[in-house]
Amino acid sequence: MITVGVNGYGTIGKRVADAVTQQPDMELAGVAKTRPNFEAQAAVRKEYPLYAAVEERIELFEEAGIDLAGSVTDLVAESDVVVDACPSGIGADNKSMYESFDTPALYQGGEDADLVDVSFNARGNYSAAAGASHVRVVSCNTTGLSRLLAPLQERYGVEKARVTLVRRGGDPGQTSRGPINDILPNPITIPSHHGPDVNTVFPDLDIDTLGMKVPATLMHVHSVNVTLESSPTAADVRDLLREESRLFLVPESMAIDGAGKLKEFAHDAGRPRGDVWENCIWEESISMEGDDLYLFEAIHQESDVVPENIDAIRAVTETADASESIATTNETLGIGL
Ligand SMILES: NC(=O)C1=CN([C@@H]2O[C@H](COP(=O)(O)OP(=O)(O)OC[C@H]3O[C@@H](n4cnc5c(N)ncnc54)[C@H](O)[C@@H]3O)[C@@H](O)[C@H]2O)C=CC1
Ligand SMILES: O=C(OP(=O)(O)O)[C@H](O)COP(=O)(O)O
Repeated sequence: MITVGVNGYGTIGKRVADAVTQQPDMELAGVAKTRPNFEAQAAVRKEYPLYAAVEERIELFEEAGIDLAGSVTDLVAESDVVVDACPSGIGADNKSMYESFDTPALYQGGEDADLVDVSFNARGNYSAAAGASHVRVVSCNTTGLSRLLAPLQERYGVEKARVTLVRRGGDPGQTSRGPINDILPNPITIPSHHGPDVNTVFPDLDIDTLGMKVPATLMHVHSVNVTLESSPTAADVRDLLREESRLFLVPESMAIDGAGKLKEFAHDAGRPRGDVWENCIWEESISMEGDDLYLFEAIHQESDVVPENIDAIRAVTETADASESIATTNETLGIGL
C-alpha cells in the first residue's frame, strides 16, 4: 500500500484525498489544514486524520473542538508520497520540508515548473516521473490541452496548435474573484502561460495560446485550432478522440449547449460534487478545413487534475505503468461518460 498525505485541503486537496481513499493500492495518512473551517469539519466527518499545517494554530482547532492527529511534519513523516495542494507559491515554501523527510512530493499547476524535476500529465509523459522526488501535476487547462494534443500528435503529427482559452473567473467558492461584469483579455500579453506550460510536457510541440477571463465559475472553455501534418476527415478525428478514456465527446442528441448543462449532467449522473474529470468536446464542433482541425472543449477546473494526481502517485513510486494506472484510476473513480 502506498501511504499518501495531502497537505492543503481546499478545492483540489479534498478531491485528491477522496480519490486516494478509493484506490485499492493506496491509503490516506491524513490531511493538513491551516484552520478549523468547514472543510476541516468535513474531513473530521469523513474520519480523515487531521494535521495542523501551522503549529502556532493548533489551539484554534482545540477551541473548535477538533482533535488533531499531529502537525504537518508528522504527516510528512508517515507518508510515502505527499500531495501538496496548497495555494500557488506555498508548495515552493514547503519543498524543503519534504526534502528533509526524503518524501517524494507532488505539487500543483500554480507552482513554477522550475520547482520540480518533472511536469506531469498521465497521457502525455507518465514514465518521465518514474522515481522522481518533485513532480508538478500541470494546471487544469494544461492537463486538458495535453490530453487532447497527445493522441493528435501520435496519430497525425501536429504542425501547430493555436488555442484561445476562455477561463472562468474563479471557482464557485472563491467569492473574492472576478470579473463580475466584464470580459478580460487575461493575460493581456501573448502567449498566455498555457502554451509554454504545455511545452513542459511536450517540449517540441509548436503551440500558441491566448487567455481570457469571464464572469463564470463553472468551467473553462477552449476554442482549439490544430494544424495537422496530415489530412484526416472530421469523422476520423472523432473516432480517434472517442477512443481516449479521459475525453468525452458530447453528442448532439444530449442537447448540452454549454458548461451549465455539463455540470447539471454530472450532478444527474451522481458525480461527487458534480465533478467532470474528462475534457468535454462538443462532437459537432470537430471540423476539418484542409489540414486544420477545429473544435470546442470545456474543462472542469476543480476536478480534471484529480485523476492525474492519482496516476502521478503511482508514477513516482513506480508501482504501475501508465496504462495500468490510468485504467485503475478510471475504474475506481468512475471516469468514462
Ligand atoms: N482550483 C482550480 O481551479 C485549480 C487549482 N490548481 C492549483 O492547485 C493548487 C491549489 O489550488 P486550490 O485547491 O484551488 O486552492 P484552495 O485555496 O481551494 O485550497 C488550498 C488550501 O490550502 C490551504 N493552505 C494555505 N496555506 C497552507 C499551508 N501553508 N499549509 C497547508 N495548507 C495551506 C488553504 O487554507 C486551502 O484550504 C494551486 O497551485 C492551483 O493553481 C490546479 C488546477 C485547477
Ligand atoms: O491553473 C488554473 O488555471 P490556468 O491554467 O488558467 O492558470 C486553475 O484553473 C487555477 O487558476 P486560477 O489561477 O485562476 O485560480
